[in-house]
Amino acid sequence: MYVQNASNPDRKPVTAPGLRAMKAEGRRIVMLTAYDASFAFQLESAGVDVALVGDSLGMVVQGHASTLPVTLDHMVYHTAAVARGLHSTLLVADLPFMSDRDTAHALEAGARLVGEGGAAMVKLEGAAPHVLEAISALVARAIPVCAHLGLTPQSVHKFGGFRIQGREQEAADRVLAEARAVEAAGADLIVLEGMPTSLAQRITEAVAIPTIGIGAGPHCDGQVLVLHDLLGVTPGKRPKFSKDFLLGRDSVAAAIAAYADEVRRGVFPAPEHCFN
Ligand SMILES: Nc1nc(=O)c2c([nH]1)NC[C@@H]1CN(c3ccc(C(=O)N[C@@H](CCC(=O)O)C(=O)O)cc3)CN21
Ligand SMILES: CC(C)C(=O)C(=O)O
Ligand SMILES: [Mg+2]
Repeated sequence: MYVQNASNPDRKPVTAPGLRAMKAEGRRIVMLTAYDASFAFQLESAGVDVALVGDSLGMVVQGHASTLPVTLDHMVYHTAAVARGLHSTLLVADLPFMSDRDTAHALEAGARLVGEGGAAMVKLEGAAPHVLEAISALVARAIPVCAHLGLTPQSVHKFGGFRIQGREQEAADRVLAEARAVEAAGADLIVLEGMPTSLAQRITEAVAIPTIGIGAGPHCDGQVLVLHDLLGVTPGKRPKFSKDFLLGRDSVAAAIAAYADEVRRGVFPAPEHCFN
């Protein structure tokens, strides 16, 4: 088994170009959220490839019903804390709701998340014209970008809830076109959230950049989960696509290691975590 830990500080840093190489070589990418330095250290020790400071912190850390109340100041604070727990893990931070309202704001947000927070990549939702422009502008200033398509939680009010996207043929074709558009705009990575397995597979085969799935089936180039779901500490019901990896295990470290192992072997997600 492929095991790395913090007592092995020699792991080569994970980088944006390195992720493309992993797709080309068929090595699955393990991504997981973190919101503080202690859990970041656990991710690092387990050999997780990518740590995401998600705006999901609005829900699992702050207790809100959506990600919309999260501010750029909150994101910078948590990103800087996570950065202190990491060594070779690639650090990605979400642009919070409305921080990408125009290109000037997106650049300001990217500059703070990278400059103050220590992120190596920023993530933004959707493929609207202003988002494509923001992606190009960030990439032109050497800030790698992760796109995020499908069930984009910042659109919860437009969707009428956290609803699976791309179920109809026309909607599916639209998401595929969005994936091609964010790749053309210069994105290095795409998170595919809450969509049918077949659509995520089509997208993964259509783009050269890696796709990371969450509720998008097993054919993506990698997987991401919210840490609290993986540890079974999410208040209320967790999404159907998530899995409690602490169940039957005796430590946080063992749970994260099991997740990484199941993603790399293609065991997670199983059919019960997928939408058809
Ligand atoms: N704890 C947690 N886990 C997440 O994965 C997550 C967050 N919070 N917060 C931000 C977004 C919101 N997400 C969510 C939240 C709920 C569902 C959900 O309940 N989905 C239904 C499917 C609905 C349908 O069929 O259209 C489900 O049964 O899982 C999905 C994504 C994903 N992200
Ligand atoms: C669920 C992931 C992809 C995310 O955007 C977040 O945690 O905010
Ligand atoms: Mg997010």
